[in-house]
Amino acid sequence: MKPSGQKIYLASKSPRRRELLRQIGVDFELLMLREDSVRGPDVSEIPHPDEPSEQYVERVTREKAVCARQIMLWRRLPVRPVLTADTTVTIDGRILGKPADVTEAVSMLQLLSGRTHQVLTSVAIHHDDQTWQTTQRSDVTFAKIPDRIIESYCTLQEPYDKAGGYAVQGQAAIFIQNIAGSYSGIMGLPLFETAQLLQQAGIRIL
Ligand SMILES: Cc1cn([C@H]2C[C@H](O)[C@@H](COP(=O)(O)OP(=O)(O)OP(=O)(O)O)O2)c(=O)[nH]c1=O
Repeated sequence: MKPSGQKIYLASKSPRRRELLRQIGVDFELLMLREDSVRGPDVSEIPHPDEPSEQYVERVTREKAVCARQIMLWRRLPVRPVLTADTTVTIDGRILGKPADVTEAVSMLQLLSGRTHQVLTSVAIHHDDQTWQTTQRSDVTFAKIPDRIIESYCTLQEPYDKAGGYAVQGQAAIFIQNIAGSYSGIMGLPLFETAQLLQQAGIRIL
């Protein structure tokens, strides 16, 4: 049976996804994946060798959904549709995750400087053994950024929990010359595509 107009779980620790989902008026509750990793599976965000970026982001999103569903069952929570997402930055066939330290953040931004890269965000809704999934792609063009500015940006907190080592919604906005795609998608949850997915799953927003 398709759900309609009801509360869903957002299985994400990302504050941006929370804000974005709230923006479109979705009634949701948080379901944390990693707190339960002692009892249950965790999702390893490591690409398989030669795994294409789109396949990678879709696989991780589905794995987050499976993990969330198990947690919902273990904790005997009310059964509800679960929304998961994953964002990845890709350039020259390389997948850029979250930088582990300053050196990695600096080299990621040097790679992005003066060029166009892709940001992929996959979103899945899982309910009643069915999964609805969509992947949104944006092309983001960075101006050429002097090393001094990159180094200064990397002293901020901003780059470290973000794929590709930057935040479009933060000070990195000064690097971005052009976006073709979805601003909310780059932030972690493409709202137009998410609304369509919710509709497909029978969940009303308005
Ligand atoms: C490129 C870019 C990414 N990001 C963020 C979105 C995602 O939160 C993060 C990519 O990491 P993800 O693994 O997609 O998400 P997460 O670990 O933050 O949360 P969870 O897996 O629990 O859902 O990078 C921005 O906020 N702004 C940007 O401009």
